[in-house]
Amino acid sequence: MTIKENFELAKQAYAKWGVDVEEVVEKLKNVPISIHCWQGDDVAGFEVNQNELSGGIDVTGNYPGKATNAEELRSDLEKALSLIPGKHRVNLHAIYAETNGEVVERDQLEPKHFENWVKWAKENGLGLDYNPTLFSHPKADDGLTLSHPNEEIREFWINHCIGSRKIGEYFGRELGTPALTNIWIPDGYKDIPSDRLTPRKRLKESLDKIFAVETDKKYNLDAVESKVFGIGSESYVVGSHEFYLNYAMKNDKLCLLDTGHYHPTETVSNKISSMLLFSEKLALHVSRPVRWDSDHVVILDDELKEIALEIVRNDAIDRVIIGLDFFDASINRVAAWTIGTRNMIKALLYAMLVPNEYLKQLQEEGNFTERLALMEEFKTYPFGAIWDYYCEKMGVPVRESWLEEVKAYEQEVLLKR
Ligand SMILES: C[C@H](O)[C@H](O)[C@@H](O)C(=O)CO
Ligand SMILES: [Mn+2]
Repeated sequence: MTIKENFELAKQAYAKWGVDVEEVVEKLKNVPISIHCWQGDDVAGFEVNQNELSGGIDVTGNYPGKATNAEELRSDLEKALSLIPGKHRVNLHAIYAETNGEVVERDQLEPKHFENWVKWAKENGLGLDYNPTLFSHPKADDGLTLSHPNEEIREFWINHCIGSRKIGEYFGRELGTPALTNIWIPDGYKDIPSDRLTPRKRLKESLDKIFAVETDKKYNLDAVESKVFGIGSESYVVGSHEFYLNYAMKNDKLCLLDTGHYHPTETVSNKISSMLLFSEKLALHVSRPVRWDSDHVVILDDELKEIALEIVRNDAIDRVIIGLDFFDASINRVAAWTIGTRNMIKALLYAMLVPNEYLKQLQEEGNFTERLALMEEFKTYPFGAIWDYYCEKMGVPVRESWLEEVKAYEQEVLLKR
């Protein structure tokens, strides 16, 4: 049977439940995923003065072929994008600026240092998102930035964040799609603090200064990302979930929920509906924590499907900005992007193929037997046939055939670095 024949049969199975598969496929095409550039070089960046990765995050593995400059990184991203169905976005960090060999401090970065990225994004029909980098820097060596007791250090990072929002605004203006500029800081303490309030007070004041500078919402959207702990900040993180939830609500900013930034049994899927009742938009970093915020490549597990279901069944595709955040240096990095991003899209397709309205109705009626029975049966509906058809229609490799292309790219490009 051909992919099309398989698709036609599967289409009938879903049609019985009122799911219009053709409509689903059209809808899926328009859901952008923000692909994080930092999987391609193990979060190293290309600053002239290289600093070791810090901030309580870690990348393990030494698979050959990582990108060593922005051109290589763009070429690797292009390869991955050619294997992923749909039109997407690329998420940059400040450490990916191109300064022509000149040392430019982070608080001095300007749009001109990202001109190559913008040109490339235009050529490839991509949107860009952005993050100030408040780690891997001598001024963040003690694990404190925007909440630092030293005013000079705080000012440095405040200016970096203000400049970053202008870079985000530049991306949005140039590319005709608003950039999400997301602030994540590592600030926290290894051991039990004697004062939890003062650092949070300082973080609040720093954020107020950062956001006092206006940017145009048409081009730049501001987000703040919380965390429960990091390496070296096991006992206390200044920018906790409660801190940013309240800050964002009060100041009309987006909360960014990273799926690796909560207690192990706490799920982001269960937070989405609550957030959507109170905010117009919400942002995600979809990652995969394994025992800690390990940033493993995203797989098609139950939580990923549940996140997608929450977005789809709550009609929030335009309200949830989906970004990825993982970095695995133990496998081919182009494959890592391809696997993780294809899985995110697969999860959305899976969620769109569920008769969500009918299942909601069953719950309202108290018919929990049928709700459970159908939810389980839909797990083995011929979803793979629709996915294969979608890949073929979008002109990307079907099933695992993309792996051959990655292997060839590894031989021809990555291993020659
Ligand atoms: C590179 C980091 O992962 C990223 O900036 C941040 O989003 C994070 O999740 C830190 O744990
Ligand atoms: Mn994150």
